Amino acid sequence: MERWSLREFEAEARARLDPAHYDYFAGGAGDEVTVRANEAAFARIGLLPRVLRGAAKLETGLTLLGSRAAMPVLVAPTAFHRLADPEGERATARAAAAAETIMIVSMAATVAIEEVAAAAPGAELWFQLYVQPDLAFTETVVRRAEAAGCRALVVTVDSPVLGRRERDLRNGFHDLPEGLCCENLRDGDRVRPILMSPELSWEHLDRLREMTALPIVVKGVTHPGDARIALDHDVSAIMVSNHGGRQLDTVPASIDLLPDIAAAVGGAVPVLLDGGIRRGTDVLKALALGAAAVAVGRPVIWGLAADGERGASRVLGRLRAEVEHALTLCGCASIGDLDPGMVRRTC
Ligand SMILES: Cc1cc2nc3c(=O)[nH]c(=O)nc-3n(C[C@H](O)[C@H](O)[C@H](O)COP(=O)(O)O)c2cc1C
Ligand SMILES: CCCCC(=O)C(=O)O
Repeated sequence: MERWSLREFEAEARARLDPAHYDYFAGGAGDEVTVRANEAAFARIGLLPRVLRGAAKLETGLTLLGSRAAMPVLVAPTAFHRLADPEGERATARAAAAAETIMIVSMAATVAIEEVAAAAPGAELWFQLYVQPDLAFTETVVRRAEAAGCRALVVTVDSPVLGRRERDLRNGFHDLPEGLCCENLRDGDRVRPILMSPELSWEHLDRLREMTALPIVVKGVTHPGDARIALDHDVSAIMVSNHGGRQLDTVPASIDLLPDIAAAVGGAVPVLLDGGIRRGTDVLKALALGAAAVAVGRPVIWGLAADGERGASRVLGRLRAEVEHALTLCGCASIGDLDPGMVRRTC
């Protein structure tokens, strides 16, 4: 089947997935105000192309924390890929490798990080971590990620408790089906639950900093004050994210939070963004407003559910083609040519 846009992948995924699993992937917290806002906000920002710039040779690649990506679009960490495809995160990692971009593997992956790495030898992998109150166990997970070759830790800080997702409550979706589990949480002959803890503080980040030499990215920053504090804790990048609207509902769209955070960070470290990216033009808007790169969550899952590794590859390939096309139409030879003067709020 021909698919022209990311939205068509979602329609196909929806038709294929168990409805409760579709709802888990698509849904968010509360009234899903933030889920909708993330996408809608991009439509309210216009792009102002520059003309006659002689930008014939296009460069979309970049290096982030020592990892090379051929495009400024990363794979955001999302849980439970084996609900979408039997190969799960192995397939996603191969798709990311084919797209020459970075995959942030979720701590809640249904394939162990070692197996993900082995399945996609060329992939640039980063590891997403929910710091567990048991720091000794956290350290064993960090060591596994390091040994598997992950090049950065992405620490999710927006989840002192899980968001209240009413679709999941309605569907009675609480646990993975028989045979699937969070493979990165294995501890001897048991699998630990992922604990979200309101006790976590910047001190835990400092402990983590002492534990590993890997660059640390804090994911889930929405307040400029927290971005400034993060800089005092030796983070290597800041990811503006409202968790795709799955944690606190009514947090503003991530693209609307970006300018203030970029200003607070002042170029000290790269600022990344996720939430609502569905088009190449969305990527350009985020980069123009100060993001070094963006990440996509649900679109990759839709590709995976629609057509496994090939579907996830096509989603990433489509985005790359859209980024290149939009850059050309904007008169840019590289992503570095984008600046805040090229976007305009339209309403
Ligand atoms: C099904 C699903 C599972 C997710 N699992 C995780 C996770 O395990 N860890 C994490 O930090 N973020 C997780 N997220 C949030 C994503 O990393 C990302 O912030 C969000 O999906 C971006 O929005 P988008 O889906 O509109 O691209 C998840 C998101 C979805 C949709
Ligand atoms: C315990 C796994 C949580 C995954 C997650 O972050 C999400 O569903 O948004």
